[in-house]
Amino acid sequence: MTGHAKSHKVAIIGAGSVGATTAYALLLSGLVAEIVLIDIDENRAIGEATDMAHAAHFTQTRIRAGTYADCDNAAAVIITAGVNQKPGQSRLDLVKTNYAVFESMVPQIAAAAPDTILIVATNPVDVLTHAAHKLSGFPVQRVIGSGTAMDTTRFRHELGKAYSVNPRNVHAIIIGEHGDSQIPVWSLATIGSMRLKDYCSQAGKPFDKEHTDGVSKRTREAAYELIKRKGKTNYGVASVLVSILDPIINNADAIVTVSRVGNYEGVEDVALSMPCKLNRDGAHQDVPLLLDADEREAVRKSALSIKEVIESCKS
Ligand SMILES: NC(=O)C1=CN([C@@H]2O[C@H](COP(=O)(O)OP(=O)(O)OC[C@H]3O[C@@H](n4cnc5c(N)ncnc54)[C@H](O)[C@@H]3O)[C@@H](O)[C@H]2O)C=CC1
Ligand SMILES: CC(=O)C(=O)O
Repeated sequence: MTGHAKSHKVAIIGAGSVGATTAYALLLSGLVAEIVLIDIDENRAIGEATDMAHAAHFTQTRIRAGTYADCDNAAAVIITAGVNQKPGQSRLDLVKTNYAVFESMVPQIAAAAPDTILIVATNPVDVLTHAAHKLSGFPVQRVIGSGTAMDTTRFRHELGKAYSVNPRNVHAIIIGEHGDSQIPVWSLATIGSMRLKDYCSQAGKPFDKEHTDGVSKRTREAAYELIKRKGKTNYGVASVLVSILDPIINNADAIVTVSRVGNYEGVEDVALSMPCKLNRDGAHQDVPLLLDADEREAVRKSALSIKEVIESCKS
Protein backbone atom coordinates (compact mmCIF):
# COMPACT_ATOMS: atom_id res chain seq x y z
CA MET A 1 0.00 0.00 0.00
CA THR A 2 1.41 3.41 -0.95
CA GLY A 3 0.74 6.91 0.38
CA HIS A 4 -0.40 7.75 -3.13
CA ALA A 5 -3.03 5.00 -3.03
CA LYS A 6 -4.30 6.08 0.37
CA SER A 7 -5.42 9.44 -0.97
CA HIS A 8 -8.02 8.06 -3.39
CA LYS A 9 -11.79 8.09 -3.26
CA VAL A 10 -13.92 5.36 -4.91
CA ALA A 11 -17.69 5.47 -5.38
CA ILE A 12 -19.78 2.31 -5.50
CA ILE A 13 -23.21 2.55 -7.13
CA GLY A 14 -25.64 -0.04 -5.79
CA ALA A 15 -25.59 -0.97 -2.11
CA GLY A 16 -27.15 -4.41 -2.61
CA SER A 17 -25.31 -7.70 -2.18
CA VAL A 18 -22.54 -7.03 -4.69
CA GLY A 19 -22.14 -3.33 -3.85
CA ALA A 20 -22.07 -3.78 -0.08
CA THR A 21 -19.77 -6.83 -0.20
CA THR A 22 -17.41 -4.96 -2.54
CA ALA A 23 -17.43 -1.96 -0.21
CA TYR A 24 -16.54 -4.21 2.70
CA ALA A 25 -13.75 -5.99 0.80
CA LEU A 26 -12.39 -2.61 -0.28
CA LEU A 27 -12.67 -1.20 3.24
CA LEU A 28 -10.63 -4.07 4.68
CA SER A 29 -8.08 -3.90 1.83
CA GLY A 30 -6.96 -0.39 2.86
CA LEU A 31 -6.51 0.43 -0.84
CA VAL A 32 -8.29 3.78 -0.78
CA ALA A 33 -8.90 6.63 1.64
CA GLU A 34 -12.64 7.00 1.12
CA ILE A 35 -15.60 4.96 -0.15
CA VAL A 36 -18.95 6.53 -1.07
CA LEU A 37 -21.94 4.20 -1.35
CA ILE A 38 -24.79 5.34 -3.60
CA ASP A 39 -28.17 3.65 -4.12
CA ILE A 40 -31.60 4.68 -5.34
CA ASP A 41 -32.71 3.20 -2.01
CA GLU A 42 -31.07 5.86 0.15
CA ASN A 43 -31.92 4.09 3.40
CA ARG A 44 -30.14 0.97 2.27
CA ALA A 45 -27.01 2.93 1.35
CA ILE A 46 -27.02 4.77 4.68
CA GLY A 47 -27.63 1.53 6.60
CA GLU A 48 -24.83 -0.38 4.90
CA ALA A 49 -22.36 2.53 5.04
CA THR A 50 -23.06 3.20 8.71
CA ASP A 51 -22.72 -0.48 9.62
CA MET A 52 -19.34 -0.54 7.85
CA ALA A 53 -18.30 2.78 9.38
CA HIS A 54 -18.59 1.05 12.73
CA ALA A 55 -15.50 -0.90 11.64
CA ALA A 56 -13.61 2.42 11.44
CA HIS A 57 -11.62 1.44 14.49
CA PHE A 58 -10.01 -1.34 12.42
CA THR A 59 -9.32 0.51 9.17
CA GLN A 60 -8.17 3.93 8.01
CA THR A 61 -10.64 3.99 5.13
CA ARG A 62 -13.67 6.24 5.62
CA ILE A 63 -17.06 5.14 4.26
CA ARG A 64 -20.31 7.08 3.88
CA ALA A 65 -23.50 7.13 1.83
CA GLY A 66 -23.78 9.81 -0.85
CA THR A 67 -25.33 11.01 -4.09
CA TYR A 68 -24.05 11.10 -7.68
CA ALA A 69 -22.49 14.51 -6.97
CA ASP A 70 -20.18 12.73 -4.51
CA CYS A 71 -18.55 10.85 -7.41
CA ASP A 72 -16.57 14.06 -8.08
CA ASN A 73 -12.82 13.41 -8.22
CA ALA A 74 -13.33 9.69 -7.65
CA ALA A 75 -10.42 7.62 -8.99
CA ALA A 76 -12.98 5.01 -10.02
CA VAL A 77 -16.72 4.42 -9.88
CA ILE A 78 -17.80 0.79 -9.51
CA ILE A 79 -21.29 0.12 -10.90
CA THR A 80 -23.24 -2.74 -9.30
CA ALA A 81 -26.76 -1.25 -9.47
CA GLY A 82 -29.56 -3.19 -11.11
CA VAL A 83 -31.46 -6.44 -10.87
CA ASN A 84 -29.78 -9.83 -10.48
CA GLN A 85 -30.66 -13.25 -11.88
CA LYS A 86 -33.38 -15.44 -10.45
CA PRO A 87 -32.76 -19.22 -10.54
CA GLY A 88 -32.75 -20.39 -14.17
CA GLN A 89 -32.40 -16.90 -15.67
CA SER A 90 -29.37 -16.12 -17.83
CA ARG A 91 -27.40 -12.89 -17.47
CA LEU A 92 -28.71 -11.76 -20.85
CA ASP A 93 -32.30 -11.99 -19.51
CA LEU A 94 -31.57 -8.92 -17.35
CA VAL A 95 -30.74 -6.61 -20.22
CA LYS A 96 -33.96 -4.64 -20.58
CA THR A 97 -34.25 -3.61 -16.94
CA ASN A 98 -30.57 -2.94 -16.38
CA TYR A 99 -30.06 -1.03 -19.64
CA ALA A 100 -32.78 1.39 -18.45
CA VAL A 101 -30.96 1.76 -15.10
CA PHE A 102 -27.76 2.63 -17.01
CA GLU A 103 -29.55 5.19 -19.19
CA SER A 104 -30.57 7.12 -16.10
CA MET A 105 -27.41 6.57 -14.06
CA VAL A 106 -24.34 6.78 -16.31
CA PRO A 107 -24.87 10.37 -17.57
CA GLN A 108 -25.16 11.53 -13.94
CA ILE A 109 -21.90 9.79 -12.99
CA ALA A 110 -20.12 11.16 -16.09
CA ALA A 111 -21.29 14.70 -15.33
CA ALA A 112 -20.05 14.53 -11.72
CA ALA A 113 -16.79 12.71 -12.49
CA PRO A 114 -15.70 13.37 -16.09
CA ASP A 115 -12.17 12.02 -15.51
CA THR A 116 -13.01 8.88 -13.57
CA ILE A 117 -12.67 5.24 -14.58
CA LEU A 118 -15.93 3.25 -14.70
CA ILE A 119 -15.82 -0.37 -13.56
CA VAL A 120 -19.02 -2.17 -14.53
CA ALA A 121 -20.23 -5.30 -12.71
CA THR A 122 -23.98 -5.18 -13.41
CA ASN A 123 -25.17 -7.92 -15.78
CA PRO A 124 -25.15 -8.56 -18.63
CA VAL A 125 -21.76 -7.01 -18.02
CA ASP A 126 -20.43 -6.96 -21.61
CA VAL A 127 -23.58 -5.35 -23.02
CA LEU A 128 -23.63 -2.80 -20.18
CA THR A 129 -19.92 -2.03 -20.55
CA HIS A 130 -20.71 -1.12 -24.15
CA ALA A 131 -23.71 0.94 -22.96
CA ALA A 132 -21.62 2.72 -20.30
CA HIS A 133 -19.01 3.64 -22.95
CA LYS A 134 -21.66 5.18 -25.23
CA LEU A 135 -23.66 6.85 -22.45
CA SER A 136 -20.61 8.38 -20.72
CA GLY A 137 -18.69 9.41 -23.83
CA PHE A 138 -15.53 8.21 -22.04
CA PRO A 139 -12.68 6.64 -24.06
CA VAL A 140 -12.71 2.84 -24.15
CA GLN A 141 -9.83 2.43 -21.72
CA ARG A 142 -11.80 4.26 -19.00
CA VAL A 143 -14.83 1.94 -19.19
CA ILE A 144 -13.93 -1.50 -17.87
CA GLY A 145 -16.28 -4.44 -17.41
CA SER A 146 -15.39 -6.97 -14.71
CA GLY A 147 -16.02 -9.49 -17.49
CA THR A 148 -14.26 -12.83 -17.35
CA ALA A 149 -11.93 -11.82 -14.51
CA MET A 150 -14.65 -13.57 -12.46
CA ASP A 151 -14.70 -16.70 -14.65
CA THR A 152 -10.91 -16.77 -14.78
CA THR A 153 -10.63 -17.02 -11.00
CA ARG A 154 -13.31 -19.76 -11.02
CA PHE A 155 -11.40 -21.60 -13.79
CA ARG A 156 -8.19 -21.52 -11.71
CA HIS A 157 -10.12 -22.71 -8.67
CA GLU A 158 -11.57 -25.65 -10.65
CA LEU A 159 -8.19 -26.51 -12.21
CA GLY A 160 -6.54 -26.30 -8.78
CA LYS A 161 -9.11 -28.75 -7.41
CA ALA A 162 -8.91 -31.09 -10.42
CA TYR A 163 -5.10 -31.25 -10.33
CA SER A 164 -4.52 -30.85 -6.56
CA VAL A 165 -2.47 -27.69 -6.95
CA ASN A 166 -2.74 -24.19 -5.47
CA PRO A 167 -4.76 -21.96 -7.87
CA ARG A 168 -1.92 -19.40 -7.59
CA ASN A 169 0.27 -21.82 -9.57
CA VAL A 170 -2.33 -22.15 -12.33
CA HIS A 171 -2.09 -19.72 -15.24
CA ALA A 172 -5.21 -20.16 -17.31
CA ILE A 173 -7.82 -17.70 -18.49
CA ILE A 174 -11.37 -17.43 -19.71
CA ILE A 175 -12.05 -14.91 -22.48
CA GLY A 176 -15.11 -13.67 -24.40
CA GLU A 177 -18.52 -13.21 -22.81
CA HIS A 178 -19.04 -13.20 -19.05
CA GLY A 179 -21.80 -15.67 -19.73
CA ASP A 180 -22.74 -18.80 -21.58
CA SER A 181 -20.49 -18.29 -24.64
CA GLN A 182 -17.28 -17.81 -22.59
CA ILE A 183 -14.11 -19.48 -23.87
CA PRO A 184 -11.61 -21.37 -21.69
CA VAL A 185 -8.19 -20.93 -23.31
CA TRP A 186 -6.93 -24.48 -22.91
CA SER A 187 -4.21 -24.04 -25.54
CA LEU A 188 -2.28 -21.55 -23.35
CA ALA A 189 -2.98 -22.96 -19.86
CA THR A 190 0.02 -23.71 -17.65
CA ILE A 191 0.60 -25.14 -14.19
CA GLY A 192 3.91 -24.40 -12.47
CA SER A 193 5.24 -22.91 -15.73
CA MET A 194 4.56 -26.17 -17.62
CA ARG A 195 2.01 -26.57 -20.39
CA LEU A 196 -1.01 -28.19 -18.78
CA LYS A 197 -0.69 -31.30 -20.95
CA ASP A 198 2.98 -31.73 -20.00
CA TYR A 199 2.24 -31.07 -16.31
CA CYS A 200 -0.44 -33.78 -16.39
CA SER A 201 1.77 -36.34 -18.07
CA GLN A 202 4.64 -35.64 -15.60
CA ALA A 203 2.32 -35.73 -12.59
CA GLY A 204 0.32 -38.77 -13.75
CA LYS A 205 -2.91 -36.73 -13.92
CA PRO A 206 -5.63 -37.20 -16.54
CA PHE A 207 -5.78 -34.70 -19.40
CA ASP A 208 -8.57 -35.79 -21.71
CA LYS A 209 -11.76 -34.30 -23.12
CA GLU A 210 -13.88 -35.70 -20.31
CA HIS A 211 -11.77 -33.86 -17.71
CA THR A 212 -11.39 -30.59 -19.62
CA ASP A 213 -15.11 -30.53 -20.50
CA GLY A 214 -15.96 -31.09 -16.84
CA VAL A 215 -13.76 -28.18 -15.69
CA SER A 216 -15.15 -25.90 -18.42
CA LYS A 217 -18.75 -26.78 -17.52
CA ARG A 218 -18.30 -26.28 -13.77
CA THR A 219 -16.66 -22.91 -14.46
CA ARG A 220 -19.37 -21.78 -16.90
CA GLU A 221 -22.21 -22.95 -14.66
CA ALA A 222 -20.78 -21.82 -11.31
CA ALA A 223 -23.02 -18.75 -11.02
CA TYR A 224 -26.17 -20.75 -11.92
CA GLU A 225 -25.27 -23.28 -9.25
CA LEU A 226 -24.70 -20.60 -6.58
CA ILE A 227 -27.87 -18.71 -7.48
CA LYS A 228 -29.82 -21.97 -7.12
CA ARG A 229 -28.24 -22.57 -3.70
CA LYS A 230 -28.06 -19.05 -2.16
CA GLY A 231 -29.96 -16.75 -4.52
CA LYS A 232 -26.96 -14.63 -5.53
CA THR A 233 -23.19 -14.44 -5.86
CA ASN A 234 -21.28 -11.75 -4.00
CA TYR A 235 -17.97 -12.71 -2.34
CA GLY A 236 -16.11 -13.84 -5.46
CA VAL A 237 -17.13 -10.81 -7.49
CA ALA A 238 -16.29 -8.41 -4.65
CA SER A 239 -12.72 -9.76 -4.54
CA VAL A 240 -12.49 -9.60 -8.33
CA LEU A 241 -13.62 -5.95 -8.33
CA VAL A 242 -10.98 -5.04 -5.73
CA SER A 243 -8.37 -6.90 -7.81
CA ILE A 244 -9.32 -4.82 -10.87
CA LEU A 245 -9.19 -1.61 -8.85
CA ASP A 246 -5.81 -2.40 -7.27
CA PRO A 247 -3.61 -1.94 -10.40
CA ILE A 248 -5.58 1.19 -11.30
CA ILE A 249 -4.96 2.79 -7.90
CA ASN A 250 -1.36 1.56 -7.69
CA ASN A 251 -0.59 2.24 -11.40
CA ALA A 252 0.71 -1.31 -11.54
CA ASP A 253 0.28 -2.49 -15.17
CA ALA A 254 -1.23 -5.81 -14.10
CA ILE A 255 -2.67 -8.07 -16.82
CA VAL A 256 -6.31 -8.91 -16.11
CA THR A 257 -9.04 -10.39 -18.35
CA VAL A 258 -11.58 -7.57 -18.42
CA SER A 259 -14.27 -6.45 -20.82
CA ARG A 260 -13.56 -3.48 -23.07
CA VAL A 261 -15.19 -2.05 -26.17
CA GLY A 262 -13.34 -2.89 -29.38
CA ASN A 263 -13.32 -5.00 -32.55
CA TYR A 264 -12.91 -8.73 -31.97
CA GLU A 265 -12.37 -11.36 -34.70
CA GLY A 266 -14.05 -9.16 -37.30
CA VAL A 267 -17.00 -8.17 -35.10
CA GLU A 268 -16.90 -4.40 -34.69
CA ASP A 269 -17.90 -2.18 -31.78
CA VAL A 270 -18.67 -4.84 -29.20
CA ALA A 271 -17.44 -5.44 -25.63
CA LEU A 272 -15.94 -8.69 -24.40
CA SER A 273 -13.02 -9.83 -22.29
CA MET A 274 -9.43 -10.27 -23.38
CA PRO A 275 -6.30 -9.80 -21.29
CA CYS A 276 -5.61 -6.08 -20.80
CA LYS A 277 -2.94 -4.12 -18.96
CA LEU A 278 -4.48 -2.02 -16.19
CA ASN A 279 -2.93 1.08 -14.70
CA ARG A 280 -4.03 4.58 -13.64
CA ASP A 281 -5.16 5.24 -17.24
CA GLY A 282 -7.50 2.25 -17.07
CA ALA A 283 -7.45 -0.76 -19.43
CA HIS A 284 -4.94 1.06 -21.58
CA GLN A 285 -3.41 -1.77 -23.59
CA ASP A 286 -4.60 -5.13 -24.84
CA VAL A 287 -2.31 -8.14 -24.67
CA PRO A 288 -2.83 -10.07 -27.93
CA LEU A 289 -3.12 -13.83 -27.50
CA LEU A 290 -1.87 -16.48 -29.90
CA LEU A 291 -5.11 -18.46 -29.94
CA ASP A 292 -5.70 -21.60 -31.97
CA ALA A 293 -8.24 -21.61 -34.82
CA ASP A 294 -11.08 -23.13 -32.75
CA GLU A 295 -10.61 -20.58 -29.98
CA ARG A 296 -10.64 -17.70 -32.48
CA GLU A 297 -13.85 -18.99 -34.00
CA ALA A 298 -15.36 -19.30 -30.51
CA VAL A 299 -14.40 -15.65 -29.80
CA ARG A 300 -16.12 -14.61 -33.05
CA LYS A 301 -19.28 -16.48 -32.04
CA SER A 302 -19.18 -15.01 -28.54
CA ALA A 303 -18.76 -11.50 -29.98
CA LEU A 304 -21.69 -12.05 -32.35
CA SER A 305 -24.00 -13.18 -29.55
CA ILE A 306 -23.13 -10.13 -27.43
CA LYS A 307 -23.49 -7.84 -30.45
CA GLU A 308 -26.98 -9.18 -31.08
CA VAL A 309 -28.07 -8.16 -27.57
CA ILE A 310 -26.38 -4.74 -27.93
CA GLU A 311 -28.35 -4.19 -31.14
CA SER A 312 -31.60 -5.20 -29.39
CA CYS A 313 -31.08 -2.37 -26.86
CA LYS A 314 -31.38 0.17 -29.67
CA SER A 315 -34.96 -0.82 -30.50
N1 LIG B 1 -20.12 -9.22 -13.04
C1 LIG B 1 -20.21 -10.19 -12.13
O1 LIG B 1 -19.32 -11.03 -12.03
C2 LIG B 1 -21.39 -10.22 -11.24
C3 LIG B 1 -22.44 -9.38 -11.49
N2 LIG B 1 -23.54 -9.40 -10.70
C4 LIG B 1 -24.60 -8.46 -11.06
O2 LIG B 1 -24.58 -7.35 -10.17
C5 LIG B 1 -25.87 -6.74 -10.16
C6 LIG B 1 -26.29 -6.49 -8.72
O3 LIG B 1 -26.51 -7.72 -8.06
P1 LIG B 1 -26.90 -7.74 -6.50
O4 LIG B 1 -26.06 -6.78 -5.75
O5 LIG B 1 -26.94 -9.17 -6.10
O6 LIG B 1 -28.40 -7.18 -6.56
P2 LIG B 1 -29.20 -6.49 -5.35
O7 LIG B 1 -30.63 -6.54 -5.73
O8 LIG B 1 -28.79 -7.08 -4.06
O9 LIG B 1 -28.69 -4.98 -5.38
C7 LIG B 1 -28.93 -4.13 -6.44
C8 LIG B 1 -29.00 -2.72 -5.90
O10 LIG B 1 -29.11 -1.82 -7.00
C9 LIG B 1 -29.92 -0.74 -6.57
N3 LIG B 1 -30.44 0.00 -7.71
C10 LIG B 1 -31.37 -0.38 -8.62
N4 LIG B 1 -31.58 0.62 -9.51
C11 LIG B 1 -30.76 1.63 -9.17
C12 LIG B 1 -30.50 2.92 -9.72
N5 LIG B 1 -31.16 3.36 -10.79
N6 LIG B 1 -29.58 3.70 -9.12
C13 LIG B 1 -28.92 3.26 -8.01
N7 LIG B 1 -29.13 2.06 -7.45
C14 LIG B 1 -30.03 1.26 -8.03
C15 LIG B 1 -31.02 -1.44 -5.75
O11 LIG B 1 -31.71 -0.52 -4.90
C16 LIG B 1 -30.22 -2.48 -4.98
O12 LIG B 1 -29.79 -2.00 -3.72
C17 LIG B 1 -26.78 -7.70 -10.93
O13 LIG B 1 -26.97 -7.24 -12.25
C18 LIG B 1 -26.00 -9.00 -10.94
O14 LIG B 1 -26.35 -9.86 -12.00
C19 LIG B 1 -23.64 -10.22 -9.62
C20 LIG B 1 -22.61 -11.07 -9.31
C21 LIG B 1 -21.42 -11.18 -10.13
C1 LIG C 1 -23.90 -13.50 -11.28
C2 LIG C 1 -22.64 -13.52 -12.04
O1 LIG C 1 -22.50 -12.90 -13.06
C3 LIG C 1 -21.57 -14.33 -11.56
O2 LIG C 1 -21.49 -14.67 -10.37
O3 LIG C 1 -20.72 -14.70 -12.38
